[in-house]
Amino acid sequence: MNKTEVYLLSGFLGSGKTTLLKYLLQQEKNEGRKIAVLMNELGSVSIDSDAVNEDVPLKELLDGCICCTISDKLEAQLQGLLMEYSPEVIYIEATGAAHPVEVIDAVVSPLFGEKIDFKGIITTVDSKRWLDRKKLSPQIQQLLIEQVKHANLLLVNKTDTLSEEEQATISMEMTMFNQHAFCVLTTFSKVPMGEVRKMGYPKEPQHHVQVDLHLRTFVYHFKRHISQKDFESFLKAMPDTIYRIKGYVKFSENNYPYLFQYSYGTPLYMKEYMNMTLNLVFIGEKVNWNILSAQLLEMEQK
Ligand SMILES: Nc1nc2c(ncn2[C@@H]2O[C@H](COP(=O)(O)OP(=O)(O)OP(=O)(O)O)[C@@H](O)[C@H]2O)c(=O)[nH]1
Repeated sequence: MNKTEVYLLSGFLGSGKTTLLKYLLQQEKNEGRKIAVLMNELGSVSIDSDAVNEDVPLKELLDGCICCTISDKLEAQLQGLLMEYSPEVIYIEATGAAHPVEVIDAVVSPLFGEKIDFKGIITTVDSKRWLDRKKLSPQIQQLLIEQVKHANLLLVNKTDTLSEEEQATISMEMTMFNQHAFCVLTTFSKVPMGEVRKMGYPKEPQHHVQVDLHLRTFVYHFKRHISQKDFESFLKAMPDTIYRIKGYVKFSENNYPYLFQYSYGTPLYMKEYMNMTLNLVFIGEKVNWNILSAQLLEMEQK
């Protein structure tokens, strides 16, 4: 069975995410692909769901943004969409106030390993707002930068509001903040579909890279149980640029694995009552994944 492609649409409030979603849905329809949409809005009345036609399966996550409260709910919604509709592609529109790490965290679940092909983050940037960003609060400025930095495809949108000189300036700035994403200047979020199809979220570290600077997900698959003490020592010693870990680990003394969650320094173990595939998903940047992987392997071979 083919994996379902998943794209995340990110970008600040009003930057053109819904406009992009509508455009993408039209393009997908023209190609005859089976699509589904997940949306979340701040507040419990959805405004943007009118953007999606009735024949497209839509799940909405209300009451808060993906990152803060409902990452588990998103996981369940995704699971539901996959089981009920088996779509070829799912678009997720994240709230404009979400940080990319939090959003990725919600999508990469050890449960989806075989079912989902996470293609990456498309970030829309309101070009005028970007150029005037110094007027915004430091927190919002930082969020805008983070959204640009972690994109896999960057749409510098609303370029109809810019002079040619401003367009050149913003293109240069985008490259400065993010060298690995392809950057397209757009009006009304009209991105060439070829660029969308080309996307692929980097999952595995490159072997020749010593320290990997990009934000990545890395999946380790345990073949057997490990010692809890060793695992805890590993957690204490690992780099603090690992922001999230989630997945299943099995300890020598137990029959069943634990669901393990780690978020900004805090580990959480939840007992499972059945056997699960022992996948552990890491999200981090500036990490030498080869060393990390070797340490996990050593734990297993003890
Ligand atoms: N002039 C101009 N307006 C645009 C462009 N793209 C989008 N807009 C308008 O900008 C407004 C915001 O666009 P949306 O697509 O709703 O933005 P959003 O990111 O979904 O906004 P939130 O739902 O608040 O996060 C709408 O009125 C769009 O019609 C563009 O390229 N140029």
